[in-house]
Amino acid sequence: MALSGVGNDRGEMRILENLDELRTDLADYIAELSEVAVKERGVFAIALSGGSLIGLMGKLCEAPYNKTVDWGKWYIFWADERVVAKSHSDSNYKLAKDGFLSKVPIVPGHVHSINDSVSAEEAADEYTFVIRQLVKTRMVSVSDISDCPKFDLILLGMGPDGHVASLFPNHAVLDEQDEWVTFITDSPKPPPERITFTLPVINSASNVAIVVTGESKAEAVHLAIDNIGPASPSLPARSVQPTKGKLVWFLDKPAASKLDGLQFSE
Ligand SMILES: O=C1O[C@H](COP(=O)(O)O)[C@@H](O)[C@H](O)[C@H]1O
Repeated sequence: MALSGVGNDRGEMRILENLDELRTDLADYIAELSEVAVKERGVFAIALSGGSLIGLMGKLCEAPYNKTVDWGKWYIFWADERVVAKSHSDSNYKLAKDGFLSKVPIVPGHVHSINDSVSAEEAADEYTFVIRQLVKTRMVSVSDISDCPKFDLILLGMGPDGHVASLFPNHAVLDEQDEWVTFITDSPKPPPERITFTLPVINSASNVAIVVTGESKAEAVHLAIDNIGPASPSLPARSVQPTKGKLVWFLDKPAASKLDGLQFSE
């Protein structure tokens, strides 16, 4: 059974009893947003992350979703990517391809991954260019309050240090306000070279979901969500605050175990 609530201005909290329930709730949520976007805009522009997220999206490859979702209308992007070959085990593209994209009928031409044969800086610039072209044709919507793309959904994981996408604590990349996609060459978590959506792009999305499981992330969840007074401004997950969009947290009970009391409704 799920517990859900809106405890403060940190978005909607969905705390699931176990991983199976989390997988089902996440699949329902993504399928519903896809249906709404396809009805309203004719397409669904979704940005994935790497890590544990892809496994948690697994139910989308099963019935009923594999038949009911309008996969032909999906446009796929990555909120962050490691700058390694697409065949490398560290590649977020490979993870998604093996665990998700190869199992559903997504149009190959709608999958927009980075160029893996150039430097991190060039890969970020080229990825920005790709997104710009798709904003021009409105495959990706545009924010009415910034010049940023407005993705229908950005899916994020979170590390035990509170990082989201490849936005790490105390890193200058958190201050980037001008670029849509930027790069780092000193990631504290290997591999060091990565590209990442910036906070302005993440916070311009129509919907952002942060999916977190496991006790090792409970402290970061607490710091990212609870009203803890002068919170560390450098906890990246806390800076995810969609300006006009909706933020939803998907948590299992161990990840939620250090949250201050919320007003839950069942
Ligand atoms: O390095 C990364 O880590 C985060 C979190 O991964 P997780 O396995 O702890 O869920 C992930 O969201 C990001 O895309 C990835 O590049």
